[in-house]
Amino acid sequence: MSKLLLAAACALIDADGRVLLAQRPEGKPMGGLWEFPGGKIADGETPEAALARELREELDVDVTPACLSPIAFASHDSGEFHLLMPLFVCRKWSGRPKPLEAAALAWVRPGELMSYDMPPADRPLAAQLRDLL
Ligand SMILES: Nc1nc2c([nH]c(=O)n2[C@H]2C[C@H](O)[C@@H](COP(=O)(O)OP(=O)(O)OP(=O)(O)O)O2)c(=O)[nH]1
Repeated sequence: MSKLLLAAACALIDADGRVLLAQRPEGKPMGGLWEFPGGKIADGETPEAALARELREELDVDVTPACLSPIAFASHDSGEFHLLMPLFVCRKWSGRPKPLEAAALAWVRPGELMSYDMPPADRPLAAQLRDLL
C-alpha cells in the first residue's frame, strides 16, 4: 500500500444552507480543482486542531472543535499516497472567510456541488453532503 496521508476537511455551511468551496491555486497539485477547506494533519495534532489551524491560515476564520461535526470520510488511493480524510461540517464560526491561500472561494447550493470540478476523493463526499443537507 502507498503511504497513508492524513488530512482533515471542513464544509462551512452558511445561514442559507450553502457550502463553502475553495479553489486550489494553480501550481499546487490538483490546481484549479474545488475542495473543502482544510489540509494535512501534523504529527501530534488532532483532526479538529488541524482544521482550526488550517481554517485560520487559509480563510482567517476561527472555529472551535465543539462546532465541528464529522459526517463522512474519504479513503482514496492516488497511487502516490493513500488519503484518509474526515469531512466535518461547521455552521458556526467567527470572521468572514477570505481567500488567503485559495485562488477563489464559492458559496455553493447543495444541488450544485457536483457540478464543480473536484479532486477524485471529494466526489463521494460532495454527494453525501448534498444528500444530507
Ligand atoms: N484540504 C483539502 N485537501 C484535499 C481535499 N481533497 C483532497 O484530495 N485533498 C488532498 C490534497 C492534498 O493531497 C491533501 C491535503 O493537502 P493540502 O495541500 O490542502 O494541505 P496543506 O495545506 O497542509 O498542504 P501544503 O501546501 O502545506 O503541502 O489532501 C479537500 O477537499 N480538501
